[in-house]
Amino acid sequence: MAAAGLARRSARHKDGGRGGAEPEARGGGGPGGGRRESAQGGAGPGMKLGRAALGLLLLAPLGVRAVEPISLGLALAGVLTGYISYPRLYCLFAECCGQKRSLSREALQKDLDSKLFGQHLAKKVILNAVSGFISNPKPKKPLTLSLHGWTGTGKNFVSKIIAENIYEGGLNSDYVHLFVATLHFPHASNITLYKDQLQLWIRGNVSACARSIFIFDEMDKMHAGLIDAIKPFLDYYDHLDGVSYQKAIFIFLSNAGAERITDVALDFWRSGKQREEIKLKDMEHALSVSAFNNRNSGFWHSSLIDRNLIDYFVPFLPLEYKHLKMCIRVEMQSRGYEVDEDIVTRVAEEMTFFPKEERIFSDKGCKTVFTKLDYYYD
Ligand SMILES: Nc1ncnc2c1ncn2[C@@H]1O[C@H](COP(=O)(O)OP(=O)(O)OP(=O)(O)O)[C@@H](O)[C@H]1O
Repeated sequence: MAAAGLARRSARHKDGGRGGAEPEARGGGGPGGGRRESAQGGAGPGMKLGRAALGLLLLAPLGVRAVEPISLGLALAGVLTGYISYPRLYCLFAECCGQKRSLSREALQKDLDSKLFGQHLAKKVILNAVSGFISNPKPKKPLTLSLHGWTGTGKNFVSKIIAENIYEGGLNSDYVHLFVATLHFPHASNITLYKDQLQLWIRGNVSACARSIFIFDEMDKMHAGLIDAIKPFLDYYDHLDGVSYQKAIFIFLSNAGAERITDVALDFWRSGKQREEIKLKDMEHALSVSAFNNRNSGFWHSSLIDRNLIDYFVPFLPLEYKHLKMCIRVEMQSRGYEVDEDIVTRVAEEMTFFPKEERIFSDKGCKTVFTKLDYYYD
C-alpha cells in the first residue's frame, strides 16, 4: 500500500497486519511529513516515484513504478533486446500503473460473493460502481465512494477487495494510498498545513499514476473542513494544472450514519422482513444528509456533499449472529483447521449483541472474533 502522512508505509491496512508510523518517506513526506516537490512532472510529495531511475522512466512505458535493482536489470536487458517497448511485457516484471490485469467484473463479483457476508447492498453498489468506472475509458470525474456503517462490518475489508482487484499488490500497491485521520491528521491546529500537504500528495501521485486509489479511513474523526481541500480533484475538470484526476478512485470510510442504518435494519427485522429486502433508496439519501449535518462525520457542511461529488453512499448493515459464524468459519479455514462447529458456536456466543432485549446485531461486527478464536488454538 502506498503510504501517506509521516511515513512511507505508515498506514498499514487493518488486514495488512502491520501498523505504526515510520518516519520515512519515499522521495519526501506526504501529508504530515516534510519535503515537498513540485507535483508537475510527476514528482509529488512522498511519491512512489521517488526512487525511480529517471533513465528508466524515459525508456519504460507510462506509469512504471519505483524500481528495485533487479527490476532495473531486467528493464535494461529488455531495452537491449528491444522488447521493453511492449508495456505488457514490462508489466510482467513490475507492477504498473493502471491495472496489472484488466479488472474482471466476474472476479470482483466472485470475491464479493465469497468473502463479504451480510452486505447485499454494498456488494451490488460496489460491483456496479467499480467495474463500470474501470471499464469507462473517459470518466468525467474520479469515482468517489463513501462507505458507512457500524464497526467491524467490512468497510476496510471491502476497500482491500477493491484494491486487490485493481492492483495485484492490493493495499500494498504503490498506487494505493491509505490515510487514517487520527494518524495522519491528528492536530486540529495544523489543519491548514494538512490541507496543503494532502493536495500535494494527491496531485503528485495522480501525476505519476492516473489510476491511483486513495482511501480515507476514520472520516468521522477527520477535522471538519479538511476533506474539502480535495474538492477540486473530485470535480468535473478535464485537467487541473495539467493533471487529470478523472481516473482516480477515492474511498471514504466512516461510522457516521451507522445508527440510521441500524434503525432501518431493525425495522425490517421487527416487521419480519428479510434484510435482503432493504433497498439502497431506503437509506442512501438519509446517509448523505446525516453525514452533512453531523459535526463529527468529517463531511460536516462539506462541499463534497452539497456539490454532489460523492457518487455513492454505501451502507454497511450491522452483522447478525449467523454472519459472525461465517466469519469464524472462514478464519478457521484460513488457518488450516477443519471447521469445528462446536468452537464456531462457542466463539459466536462470546460476542455481545444489541439491542439489549432482542440481541440481534453484533456490537463489534466480525472484529474480535479472530482473537477470540486464538483462545481455542494456541
Ligand atoms: N461483512 C463481512 N464479511 C466478511 N468478513 C467481515 C465482514 N465484516 C468484517 N469482516 C471481517 O472482520 C475484519 C474487520 O472488519 P473491517 O476492518 O472491515 O471493519 P470496518 O467496518 O472497517 O470497521 P471500523 O469501522 O471499526 O473500521 C475484516 O478484516 C474481515 O476479516
